[in-house]
Amino acid sequence: MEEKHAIEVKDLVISYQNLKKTSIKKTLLHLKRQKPDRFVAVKGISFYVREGEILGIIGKNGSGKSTTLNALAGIFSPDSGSIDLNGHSISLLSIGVGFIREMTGRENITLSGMLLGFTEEQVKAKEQEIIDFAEIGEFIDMPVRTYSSGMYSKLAFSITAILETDIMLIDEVLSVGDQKFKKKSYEKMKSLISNKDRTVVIVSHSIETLKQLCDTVMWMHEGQIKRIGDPNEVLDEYVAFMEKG
Ligand SMILES: Nc1ncnc2c1ncn2[C@@H]1O[C@H](COP(=O)(O)OP(=O)(O)OP(=O)(O)O)[C@@H](O)[C@H]1O
Repeated sequence: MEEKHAIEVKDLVISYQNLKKTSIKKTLLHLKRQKPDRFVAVKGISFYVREGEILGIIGKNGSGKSTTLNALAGIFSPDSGSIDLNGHSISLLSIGVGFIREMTGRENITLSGMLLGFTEEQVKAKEQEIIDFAEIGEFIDMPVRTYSSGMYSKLAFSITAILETDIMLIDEVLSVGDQKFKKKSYEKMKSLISNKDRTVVIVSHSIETLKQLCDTVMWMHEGQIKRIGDPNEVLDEYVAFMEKG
């Protein structure tokens, strides 16, 4: 029987508009050609993740890890290629994209939950749990523009951690909030990961975290996949490569 894929990525290409300063002459030439300079951050990668699998992504700074994760979350749309989630719900466990600053914390919980694909009733049923986990007290009925960056991050983390989706994407979220919340969010993340049905993609620079948690590790290098496979083998090779400089 064929294994069921939770994520199937084919020939994914993602580029950014190049913000490098250019001369007026170059800019005019670009305008004429109608083709702005673009920097290709992800260069045609293909991989899949099985249901229940924990995939770790490692690679040096700027290798395209976060770009890939954001594309999986639907935050960036690819230039070309495809991402098939096979009907699974997905969320990025991270620190607050998409809050509306003038809206209260409570309103942002509803909005974010609905953007993640939950109904208003489903979000309401979990609202108190999210507020309790976030530990922001009466501020929940204040506009989020009045929050400290720590409060903002704690609320964002709590929404995605409590409204559990089939696939969870984690981008080095381990450093959210103060020391106490950091510990709590790490424990919560571990318990989310330990659910055998959940598919997880985690981006991290920590060899130990990835060795402990992952079934498979993907090493990205300059926008491409250099190796994907057994965590110990891939990570040992990565460490040796990085030590060589
Ligand atoms: N908004 C942006 N505009 C232009 N270029 C960008 C943008 N975001 C990322 N890049 C570029 O795309 C490349 C990949 O970035 P990305 O953040 O995906 O790397 P990463 O592997 O997650 O790095 P790190 O380990 O430092 O978090 C980098 O060269 C980066 O400079």
